[in-house]
Amino acid sequence: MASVDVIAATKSFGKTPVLRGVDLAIADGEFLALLGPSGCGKTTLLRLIAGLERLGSGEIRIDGEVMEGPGRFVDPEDRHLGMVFQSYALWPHMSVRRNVEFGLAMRGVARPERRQRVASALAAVGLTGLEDRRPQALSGGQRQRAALARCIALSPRIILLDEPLANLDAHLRHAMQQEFRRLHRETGTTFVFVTHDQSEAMALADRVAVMDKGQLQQVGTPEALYAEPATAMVAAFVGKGALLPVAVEGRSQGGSLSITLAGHRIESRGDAAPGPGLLCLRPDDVVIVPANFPGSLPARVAEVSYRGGHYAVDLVLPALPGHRIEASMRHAPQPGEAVSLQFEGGWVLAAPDAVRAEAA
Ligand SMILES: Nc1ncnc2c1ncn2[C@@H]1O[C@H](COP(=O)(O)OP(=O)(O)OP(=O)(O)O)[C@@H](O)[C@H]1O
Repeated sequence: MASVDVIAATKSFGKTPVLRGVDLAIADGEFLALLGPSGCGKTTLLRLIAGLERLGSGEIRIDGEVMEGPGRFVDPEDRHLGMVFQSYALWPHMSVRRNVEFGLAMRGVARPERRQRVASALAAVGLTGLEDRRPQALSGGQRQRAALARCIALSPRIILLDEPLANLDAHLRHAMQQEFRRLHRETGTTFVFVTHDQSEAMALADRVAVMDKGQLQQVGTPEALYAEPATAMVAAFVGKGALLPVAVEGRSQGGSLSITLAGHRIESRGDAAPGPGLLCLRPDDVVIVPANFPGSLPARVAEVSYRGGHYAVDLVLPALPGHRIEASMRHAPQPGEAVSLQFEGGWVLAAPDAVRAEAA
């Protein structure tokens, strides 16, 4: 187990900046997901922690000890980290047992201890009995388990996982997510897990670090990211929130924010000064009421899709052309139906500069 500190890290490939000053503190024993769209720099940050890339500037510490910084670089093999990749990277000509044993043999671990550590790593991932199979004779999920067993057999102090479930189908992904949680609980090892799938990050991690264009947008618990997104990017990327332009009037005595949405006054929560703002609405913040219900905002049902137990209802607001809101309902309304909306919750952000300029 170990902590990781990334301090003011920058990295460029040629003239292209890929990390633009990243500060991230990962606690000992934490399960942290690095989440962001393709190309935002997640893998690069993971490879920097592993020592597989060199920093442009900044510092990386593991358990307080500088791994890379001005005048210092600790080789990857001396960092005692484990890595698991999307591609599994198993040796095709070796059995599962040999694949898991190989790293231990390279480290000079004696044969009896090797055998015992291989057996317990394979048992931990549920592969006991498949020791003699070659990787080609395993399913995708079993291959990923073998790669994980190879990693944990080495007892690394941190496990770095780069989209390890990306090649699996939805059902297997879900089962493996539960395996990762269990292994994390049982080993107490620090896990850093890269993914571009927000639902995976939310399901797995203690905290999620959201990246965009080489910068961290927000680091927090899944609940905090969902309920109180710090930026419009986080609001849109995590939980697919609708973002609507509002005017922030001010804070009421009870602490809520008074805002105006398309001329309709509502109370919400948020972190925005008076002026133009953005209201982030999740499906569970939206209540559909009959058309023209007093104190509600007119809307029209655009599309309805069944999601198992409830309907996802896509709504358009005549007063705000170009914007859509999703609500969740137990009974399906008719597409085209006129309804009205009330809001329970939501989160208000200061509008980004571009929206402010438009509103001015
Ligand atoms: N070795 C390299 N040489 C040049 N450019 C690179 C190299 N590795 C990564 N990049 C570029 O750096 C940027 C960040 O890449 P990175 O792999 O870190 O992103 P990512 O967020 O992990 O994306 P993905 O989810 O698609 O894997 C991308 O634009 C990528 O093309």
